[in-house]
Amino acid sequence: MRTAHRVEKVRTAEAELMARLPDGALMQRAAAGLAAACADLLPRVYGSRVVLLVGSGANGGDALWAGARLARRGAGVHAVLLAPDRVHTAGLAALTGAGGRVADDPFDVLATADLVLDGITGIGGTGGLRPDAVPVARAARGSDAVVVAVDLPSGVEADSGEVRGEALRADLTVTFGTHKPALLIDPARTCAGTVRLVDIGIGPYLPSVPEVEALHHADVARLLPRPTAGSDKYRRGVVGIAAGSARYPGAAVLAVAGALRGGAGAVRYVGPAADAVIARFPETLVHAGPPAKAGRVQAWVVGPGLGEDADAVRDVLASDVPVLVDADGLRLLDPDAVRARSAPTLLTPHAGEAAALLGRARTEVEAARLASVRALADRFGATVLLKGSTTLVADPGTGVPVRADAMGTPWLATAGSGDVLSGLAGSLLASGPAARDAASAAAHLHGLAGRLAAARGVPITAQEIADALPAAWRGVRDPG
Ligand SMILES: NC(=O)C1=CN([C@@H]2O[C@H](COP(=O)(O)OP(=O)(O)OC[C@H]3O[C@@H](n4cnc5c(N)ncnc54)[C@H](O)[C@@H]3O)[C@@H](O)[C@H]2O)[C@@H](O)CC1
Ligand SMILES: [K+]
Repeated sequence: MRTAHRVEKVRTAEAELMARLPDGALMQRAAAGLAAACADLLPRVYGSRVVLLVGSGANGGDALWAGARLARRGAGVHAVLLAPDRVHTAGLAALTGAGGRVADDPFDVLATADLVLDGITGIGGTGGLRPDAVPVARAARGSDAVVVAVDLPSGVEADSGEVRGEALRADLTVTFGTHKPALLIDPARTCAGTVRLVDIGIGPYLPSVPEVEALHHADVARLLPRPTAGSDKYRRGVVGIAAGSARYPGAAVLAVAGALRGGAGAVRYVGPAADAVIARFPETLVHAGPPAKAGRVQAWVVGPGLGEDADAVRDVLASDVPVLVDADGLRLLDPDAVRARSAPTLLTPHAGEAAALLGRARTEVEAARLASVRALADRFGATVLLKGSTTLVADPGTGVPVRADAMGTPWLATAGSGDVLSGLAGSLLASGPAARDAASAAAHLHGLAGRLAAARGVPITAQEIADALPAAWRGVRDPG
């Protein structure tokens, strides 16, 4: 699992460790890891042209010290000083001592660079790139050089993943000690490129509960149900799907398609699309409704393609089993009914639905995804899965890390994809895990299924995502 900590926690941990080490030792560890990562990217260090973008803080210091290491190995290193009067003096002395130079014209050296090190700002940066840094960052991106961000791509907000203004776009980010939330959450994440973590020894001083975590295949595999010899279909869990309408029967079929590949022992469909569901999936148990009379279920999914059936939403929310609310269900739900529930509730909005639930603009939600998912979870007292290029899953309150999942692919943005996800997540929910675990496992499997279905870059349908779910289960359980 990758874990990310807030700046305040990183600074506290660094201070505790620094108090036990000689002056500057931590920066040397960072610079050594950074220089090694740069050397890995260059065909050869000797003779390569390296440009350092150097801001006013220790982030610039890291870049200068790493530049000095590369210069000692024969690289031609130029430093672009964005705040010459506040430069890290020891770092600059090390660079010039190793043969590096201060650039006269940033654009000249950037035009011929092989590698650019972005040390403008790290965890101390806020408010996006300053106006004088914008053309330099653009020239770096527009050059043929590989761009390596030091700790964070400059211009992102470390704690929230927001980008207030413009940020540098890196190919690789070398981060120190722990990930920062911005490296796991969009829009900042997309500026970071590949992320490499360098251990500088602060791990033991960081809190055990991170701010954000991202599950690997093995973490997800541990969350997936596995039937035992004593299992029957009821013990494995029955998931009820209240979805579809005369106008949108396909949503019911796709939610059932996801649910059938989610590990529940049986799928019970309730609603007006029973004929379409049975025609496609004869193994489904069907019922015309209402949900309360449908028979035993261990979790409900309500909402995909539901149209205006507010009664179904009310009925399902009144049950005492875990409930997932999606799509039309999110529009029709009574917030008080959600808050009053004693069994777990999982809401699965995309940014537009989240915006409507919060009474904000969609662009605000997209710009501040971490804050939005937390606000929704708190407002509804429910687990919330916020869809997007990275999926976020939050529980209400503080003290529980938000889960971020970037397994998906833009090809997943296709009609019906969300219906498959809600069926899948509901099916997992019926087998007993916490809503947060069911949601994050579902997001990961759904993302991987999308990747597998879209392999070699072909457009995919929602049905193909569902069809790829068994391969995604295998991929997660046996990645080799
Ligand atoms: N504390 C430590 O011991 C270590 C720190 N390390 C490095 O130090 C960094 C943090 O250093 P600092 O706290 O000095 O902070 P930064 O170097 O990230 O930036 C802070 C400076 O940038 C200015 N600034 C803020 N926003 C800006 C913006 N948008 N554009 C331009 N300038 C802006 C501030 O006025 C401040 O002077 C980490 O990200 C990491 O790279 C590493 O060397 C590891 C050890
Ligand atoms: K940086």
